[in-house]
Amino acid sequence: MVSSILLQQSINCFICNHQVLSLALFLSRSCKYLFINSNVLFWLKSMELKQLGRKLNNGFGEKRPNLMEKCTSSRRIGGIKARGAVNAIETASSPTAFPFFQTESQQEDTPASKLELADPEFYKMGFVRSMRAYGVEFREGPNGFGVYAAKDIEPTRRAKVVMEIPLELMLTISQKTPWMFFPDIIPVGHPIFDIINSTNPETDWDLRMACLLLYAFDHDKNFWQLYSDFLPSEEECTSLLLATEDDLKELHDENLASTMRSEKARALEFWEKNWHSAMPLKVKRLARDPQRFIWAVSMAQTRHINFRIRVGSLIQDANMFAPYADMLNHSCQPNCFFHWRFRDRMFEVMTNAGQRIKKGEEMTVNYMSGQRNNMLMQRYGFSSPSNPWDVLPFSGNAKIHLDSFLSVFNISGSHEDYYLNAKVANGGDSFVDGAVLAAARTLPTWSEGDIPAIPSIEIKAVKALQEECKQILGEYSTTSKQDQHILDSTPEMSWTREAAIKYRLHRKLFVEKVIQALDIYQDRILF
Ligand SMILES: C[S@@+](CC[C@H](N)C(=O)[O-])C[C@H]1O[C@@H](n2cnc3c(N)ncnc32)[C@H](O)[C@@H]1O
Repeated sequence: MVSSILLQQSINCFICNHQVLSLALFLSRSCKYLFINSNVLFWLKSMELKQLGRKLNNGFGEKRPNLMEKCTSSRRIGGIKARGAVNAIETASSPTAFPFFQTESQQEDTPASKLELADPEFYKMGFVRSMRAYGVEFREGPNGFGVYAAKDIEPTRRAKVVMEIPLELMLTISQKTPWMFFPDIIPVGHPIFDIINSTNPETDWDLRMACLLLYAFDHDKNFWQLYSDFLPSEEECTSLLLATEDDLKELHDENLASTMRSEKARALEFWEKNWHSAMPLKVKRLARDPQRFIWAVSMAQTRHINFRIRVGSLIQDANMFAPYADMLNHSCQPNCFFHWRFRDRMFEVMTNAGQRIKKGEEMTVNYMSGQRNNMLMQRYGFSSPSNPWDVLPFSGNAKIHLDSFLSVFNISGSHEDYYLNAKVANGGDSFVDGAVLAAARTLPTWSEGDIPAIPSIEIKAVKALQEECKQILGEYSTTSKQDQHILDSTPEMSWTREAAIKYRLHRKLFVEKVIQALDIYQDRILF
């Protein structure tokens, strides 16, 4: 419960719907810290609580120009969207269970303290509805919003809760029929239910989630009417559903481009089928144009979480939007994970047990374990140059000795969970990153009991594999340097265009890293 709190000028008291939350929020106009149970909840730097003078959406699901504009400009803060630092992956980050990695989301070098804090309104609207965040803060970084440690988090034996989001704030639909909604906001007989009901249970989760989201924006006093101000707008979302044909060409990956074209056509077809002129206004106003619907589908694709929850005696596999938790960016070496707390129906974000997180470090979760960049791009519109699951299509007969390669780079673990053995590597090897782990998985290798590698044969194999890598690079019409130059010299590029160019750049950086790793391998097996 709330303990002692500082009171200077203003007192705000909020009584929350059925949670009957009686919370005295005492705020000084200049207060910097808000203490609850001695935990620093939020650092509201120079916080000034503004009146809730915002004009709420008229319920028609349209963008609210003022707030959206504010959000647009604040999501893109001058200078922060650094484009030149995608190579900075070798920069050591603070010690974690994976000391050699910087999170993909933190590849760009801006320290968290330089990133703009989210508007106080963002905290307040959740806080009064029982959302809690402990020792973390939301900032606008190079990849949009992200969550950052507001203080050092010491390693503990048990996972630690850093966010609690009550079920009432989430939007969820069961993954299978009969469709169940938690909270149950869609009234029986509403035509949006029939539209949801017409979807294919196996494949159309994103269309259902888009309908639910649009409905929530239109639903009187729904929290998502407020939260929508902090969602990326059409221009800010990296989803390739929102990419132009020219953006798709920049991927230099025809398979991915054509997948995205059909995904977009599928969403369009759904909108045309259900948003025709004979539909009642209460449906039409949810997405007056196809672009609005495609934006909602892209929100579903980039922000939804697949999760098993338990409500009463019901165990439900659900597709859900979890506000605040959806601001966590992705990393293949995440420091956080999600958990459902049945007792009081809370969705929790927890830090890994034993994980040290330094103040300012980004908090991340793993969106998709074991997936290549093309899958991350397809769903989320971003890629990583050090994705440990990327794959190269080697087709020749050359193979290198697996154990020798692993030991040269001090890689331990089984194929599925390779990691840099920092103890053996004497504190760390800044060359070894996710791309080297991917190389260990994707390079053709041989292994026969205790038979050791013969250096001269290995070197021949290394040369052949490097040759194949160079052929892969040669198939691109641009080099990595040229891609980097394009990114650096076009600061006003759209987010989708930037994501597309980064995707092909990341592919090349990966291939180049494999070539370098093979160079190092051949040097080290000789000596
Ligand atoms: C669930 S949202 C995370 C919050 C988001 N950054 C925002 O501003 O609202 C997922 C989106 O964040 C961005 N993102 C997440 N992780 C990323 C990463 N590792 N690198 C680049 N972009 C990332 C992508 O645009 C992705 O579609």
